[in-house]
Amino acid sequence: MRLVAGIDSSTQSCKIVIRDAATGALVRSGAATHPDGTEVSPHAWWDAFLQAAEQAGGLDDVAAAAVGGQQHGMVALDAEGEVIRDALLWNDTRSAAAAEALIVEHGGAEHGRAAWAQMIGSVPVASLTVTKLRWLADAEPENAQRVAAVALPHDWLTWKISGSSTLEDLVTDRSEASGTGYYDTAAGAYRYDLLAQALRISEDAAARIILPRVAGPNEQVGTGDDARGWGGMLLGPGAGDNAAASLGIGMGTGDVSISIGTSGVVAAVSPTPIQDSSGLIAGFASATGEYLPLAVTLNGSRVLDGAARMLGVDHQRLSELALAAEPGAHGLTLVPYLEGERTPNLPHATGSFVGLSLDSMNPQDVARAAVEGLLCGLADGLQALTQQGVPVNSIQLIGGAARSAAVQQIAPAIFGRDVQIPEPGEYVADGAARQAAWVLSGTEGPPQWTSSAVTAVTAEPTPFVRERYASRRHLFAEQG
Ligand SMILES: Nc1ncnc2c1ncn2[C@@H]1O[C@H](COP(=O)(O)OP(=O)(O)O)[C@@H](O)[C@H]1O
Ligand SMILES: O=C(CO)[C@@H](O)[C@H](O)COP(=O)(O)O
Repeated sequence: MRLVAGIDSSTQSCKIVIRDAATGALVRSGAATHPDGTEVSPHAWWDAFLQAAEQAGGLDDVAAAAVGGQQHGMVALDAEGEVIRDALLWNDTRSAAAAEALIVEHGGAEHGRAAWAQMIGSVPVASLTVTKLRWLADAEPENAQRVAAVALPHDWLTWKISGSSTLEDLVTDRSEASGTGYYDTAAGAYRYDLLAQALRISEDAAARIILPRVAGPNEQVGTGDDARGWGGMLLGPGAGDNAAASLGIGMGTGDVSISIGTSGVVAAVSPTPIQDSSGLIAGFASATGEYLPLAVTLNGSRVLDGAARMLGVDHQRLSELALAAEPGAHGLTLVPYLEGERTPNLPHATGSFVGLSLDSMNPQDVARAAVEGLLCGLADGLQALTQQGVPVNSIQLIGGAARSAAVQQIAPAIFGRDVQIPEPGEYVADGAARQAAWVLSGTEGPPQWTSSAVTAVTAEPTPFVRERYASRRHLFAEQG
């Protein structure tokens, strides 16, 4: 049996699955947590990776591996390959003003949005790497001047696993490059002019900055570090976590995934590029040569983490409380912008409870409002996706908070359509493992592994909950 490893270096943790390359059967797994915060040392990801690999029984007998990772995080490297400063993660909103400035510099707010959508497939928001580089240039010019290469979390981890310290060996894939903000997703080429704009340097100087080479979807990009005993392990290009998840659950055209991890992500596979100048849909690429338009909220699973903490209960009890309440929570709405928000783009917003009354001021309705508020935000993302003409034939619910029975049962009521629940699993790591098996096989398409069992959940639609949410989602205070 030949083994492949899939690694998910996500916001909150590193997870590793080791699977049989031929059948996809799970053989071993491991996990380790990442530090909290939106600014994290990449070395912490490396430590968590080593810990997770050890827990998974090591990688010595693994024939191929690939890494899926949280998207967009800025890993700035100096000429020696050292990390210049802690990485700013996708959910760090300090570059919100930089995002606005980058847009306005292309002919004003409205024209600028259309220009960016046309140039790269997305409108910059604080999550995108390009805005973090502008922030670096303005806030830490001495660090900006030392930048010799820019990687993303998964690119950097793949490079570390290879044992290389040569910047030219950095490799990425289309799905990750498409989330940087300096990659033309439709044309498949870096835009050094946009990198120059972000860093306020000349195009010649920008062209000297090393960006990871964009490898093909099943290209072998290197081998593991020989010094660690991983020399016989082929490395795949890896992918952004959402693209890896789409490969993990085997999405095709018409399939939509709604992932509720730290971020809430509504994603679909599209054969053609999407360029949404409203900015609600990011026009990223998939891990298989297609496109992966998606809507991303900053407030996913942590809405429920926070609600459980507030009520002094665990997730099981939070779910029971939410399911014990009536739909609509006696008029209570949670506007869930707890960490600011990205879709809609409200980086300085805070959350709010709207409609509190003596009828609703109880744990059941608070729990219900938390689940409904989270899902209404995602339903808005789903609507934005369909407005771009993306077909929606089926919806699969994945990510940590998809384990919640309340989320599973209330989601079809809020979305107004059935949802499919695959068995709980690590679908980002699975997608990375499937890519590794694809690299190993050298076949044209990824291996056909047996899909996990899927449960369909149906519910009576509750459109009044979404309508009330829509009439209240502007009712929040700004931070500070
Ligand atoms: N049963 C559950 N109900 C609600 N939330 C859950 C449950 N199990 C895990 N979570 C939440 O899911 C999140 C982790 O999910 P994950 O998809 O691994 O996130 P990420 O990929 O962003 O690191 C955590 O916030 C965790 O509290
Ligand atoms: O920013 C995005 C996608 O654009 C996020 O989806 C990140 O990729 C983080 O993902 P999770 O850690 O929440 O899975």
